[in-house]
Amino acid sequence: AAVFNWPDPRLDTLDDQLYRPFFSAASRLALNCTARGGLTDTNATVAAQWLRLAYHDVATHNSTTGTGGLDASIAYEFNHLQNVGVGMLESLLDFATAPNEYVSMADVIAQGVIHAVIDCGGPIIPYRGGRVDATEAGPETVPEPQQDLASHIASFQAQGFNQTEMITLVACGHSLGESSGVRKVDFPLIVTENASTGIQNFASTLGFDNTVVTEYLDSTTDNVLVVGTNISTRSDLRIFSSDANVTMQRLASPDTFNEVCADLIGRMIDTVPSTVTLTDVIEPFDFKVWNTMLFPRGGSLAFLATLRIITAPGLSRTVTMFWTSRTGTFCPAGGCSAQAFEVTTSDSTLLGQLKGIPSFDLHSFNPSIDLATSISSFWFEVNNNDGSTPFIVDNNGANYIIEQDVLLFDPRRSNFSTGGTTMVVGVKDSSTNANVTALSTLTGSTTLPLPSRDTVVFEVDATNPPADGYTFYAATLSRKAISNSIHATINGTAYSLWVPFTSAAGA
Ligand code: HEM
Repeated sequence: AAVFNWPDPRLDTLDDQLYRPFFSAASRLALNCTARGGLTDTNATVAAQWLRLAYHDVATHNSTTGTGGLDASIAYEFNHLQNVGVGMLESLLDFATAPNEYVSMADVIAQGVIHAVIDCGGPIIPYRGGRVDATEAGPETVPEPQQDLASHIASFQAQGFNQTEMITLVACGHSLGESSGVRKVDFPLIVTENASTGIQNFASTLGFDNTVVTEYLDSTTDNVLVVGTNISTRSDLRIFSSDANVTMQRLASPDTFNEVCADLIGRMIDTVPSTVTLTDVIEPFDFKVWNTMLFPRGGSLAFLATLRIITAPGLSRTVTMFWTSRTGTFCPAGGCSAQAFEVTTSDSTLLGQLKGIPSFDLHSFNPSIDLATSISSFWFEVNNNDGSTPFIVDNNGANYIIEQDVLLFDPRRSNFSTGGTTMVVGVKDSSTNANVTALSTLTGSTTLPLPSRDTVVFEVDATNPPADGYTFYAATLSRKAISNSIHATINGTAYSLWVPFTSAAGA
């Protein structure tokens, strides 16, 4: 498993989104290769829409100039004729609440692709994060069915794929078979016959497999981009046959097909502007500290933290948290300690399950910490209760460091009850003058579903008088934010605090 050095907001979020269904619509909405439903698009699958969205976003890449790629520029390109169809906007709306300050919409589109493929029975594609969203449309470089072979070869070359890779990528893209295809409403010049479902499927089987290849090779295909009556739009035929079927014959082996599709679709979603550096592949973390909160609570500091451990069937672990004080020697040499007040089990996504993770155990803590001596770092001891020696989980030897207790988010004084909106922070030392702001990431609109940012200024909170050595500042957000980071200058020193969640177990 991958190593997680806490804190790391980007990896923290990406891991939640990849492996815990609660945090990601992309991991849930296409499960079982489900159909979109609705009036206009009865037979189409969510997975197919997500895969097409991603390719059309990537197709703006120019490998010579290093511009474009998977950068969510598609959100500004709905008016390009190449992007006809409701599936584009529907897909981005699926993802609208997922991006935050550290995770881009482009990263979420890439997640959609890897989930779409496994949700329809296809191979696992490695996932990296770190994409950056564009702020404007890219060029109109998505290949179109009526273009000739030379244009297609040139387009894919510009996107970073040679001719063999073009054949393969198109076959992989059009492999969702009966779960995908060409819509009469959007392409009346291609789908000229009556299509009872409104869509002419690429192949006869539901799900991600190589039937699109085998039906092409044995001439039983109904793929309208191969056998459609409109000869000029038989782009799949021109592409598939462009090397005398050598590549298609190779793809007739299901294992080869899965292997090369995983590789090429992986390369497709990792096609990014040359200024972007992607993370390593993100595998599920063995141990993850999650959703920590420190705030004044009735004469002490409450410290909330959860240690997430991959469930091991048959093991019933006990976990102890230890911490050291920030000042003084309040804690014994071995550290202060607390037992988990609650252990819950949380689902793993299909991706996690395919990687052998049945679920996650969440060991949650909420000790009261002495106000005067506070807390500077913490770690855990895990006892498997199976006769083996208990072991330490300490952020790979570095301990989990709490950098400061001067600027704290207060989940109890904040009020998010009505989907809203009052955020309260505590600032230590009442004699200070503090400038406190929050940078909020807000969900985009129903026509441009890219996240937007808003800065709000905090004022001294009249409804929460100073307590426990903290002065409280409040701000009202215009609407519920996806996540906030709070920034403050207190007596000339800058502090920052990332607040991914507005509450935690044990608050
Ligand atoms: C020369 C290149 C390509 C051409 C001309 C082309 C053309 C088309 C057309 C006309 C449709 C019908 C869209 C609709 O009716 O909604 C379609 C669907 C689709 N394409 Fe392509 N395509 C190409 C390459 C690719 C690639 C490289 C991928 C992904 C790797 C891809 C993935 C898809 C998917 C998943 C659908 C089904 C969408 C759905 O059913 O909602 N295509 N393609």
